[in-house]
Amino acid sequence: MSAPASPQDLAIHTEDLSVRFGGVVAVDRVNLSVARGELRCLIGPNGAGKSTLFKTLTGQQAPSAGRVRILGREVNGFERHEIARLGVGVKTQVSSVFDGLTVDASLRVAAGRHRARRPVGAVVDEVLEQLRLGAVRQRQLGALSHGQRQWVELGMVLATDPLLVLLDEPVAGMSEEETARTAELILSMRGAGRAIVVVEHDMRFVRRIAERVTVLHRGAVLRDGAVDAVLADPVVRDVYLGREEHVRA
Ligand SMILES: Nc1ncnc2c1ncn2[C@@H]1O[C@H](COP(=O)(O)OP(=O)(O)OP(=O)(O)O)[C@@H](O)[C@H]1O
Repeated sequence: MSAPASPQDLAIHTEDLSVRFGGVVAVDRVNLSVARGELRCLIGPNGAGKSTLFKTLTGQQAPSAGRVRILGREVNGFERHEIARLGVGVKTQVSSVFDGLTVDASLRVAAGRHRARRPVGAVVDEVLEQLRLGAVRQRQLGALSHGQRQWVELGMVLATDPLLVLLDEPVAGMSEEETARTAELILSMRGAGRAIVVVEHDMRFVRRIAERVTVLHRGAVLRDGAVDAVLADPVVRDVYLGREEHVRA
């Protein structure tokens, strides 16, 4: 067996990470390790702490206690842009203020932050091909369908060539067909040691993309392991009780 990875070799490493809001413990002593190159899904019922944990990774939420290491760097107290600069890509909802920008212009802005400073035009061409969005290249963001807009936002992440990608509910509001396409896209974003972490409610989607999942419950890690074993676990099924259709195959 190979030796366990040191925190230095991991994409994400948290130690006893906690976030409290007054009396509410939203994240409770979470120890999370995600290897470089790994695709990990974070799941859990409503209020489990997924969004709060996610925000501690992106720099939107400071921990109350514990440590967060990203790509080998201790990032406690880092702002979002400082975390982004380490090579972290976070898919955000692009504000409607940018509705007048074309797909091409949006991707150019993102490609200007490419990690290896590759020529912007070449990066944009590659991303458009990977996303199969060539046909809407000159269209304005405001004229895109919901799915297309989400894919452009994924493209803006990809255009920076991140080492770690963080995605919060990437298929929210998508049709079955759009969800399937998004699964393909996310799988195609792997490679070159790039880790991807996805917070998601849609279990069909999780089953499509995940190998390993971490289940949060009441702020703490309930289970962590291979997707099939974890979703078949009676304790995991229990916490989804009443919402079992989400867990069923
Ligand atoms: N800014 C805040 N102030 C006070 N309490 C908060 C805040 N943000 C989250 N919480 C509480 O922390 C707990 C975890 O919430 P969080 O949104 O992280 O869960 P979640 O797993 O993402 O839930 P959902 O799936 O519904 O989005 C909940 O009890 C929530 O009410």
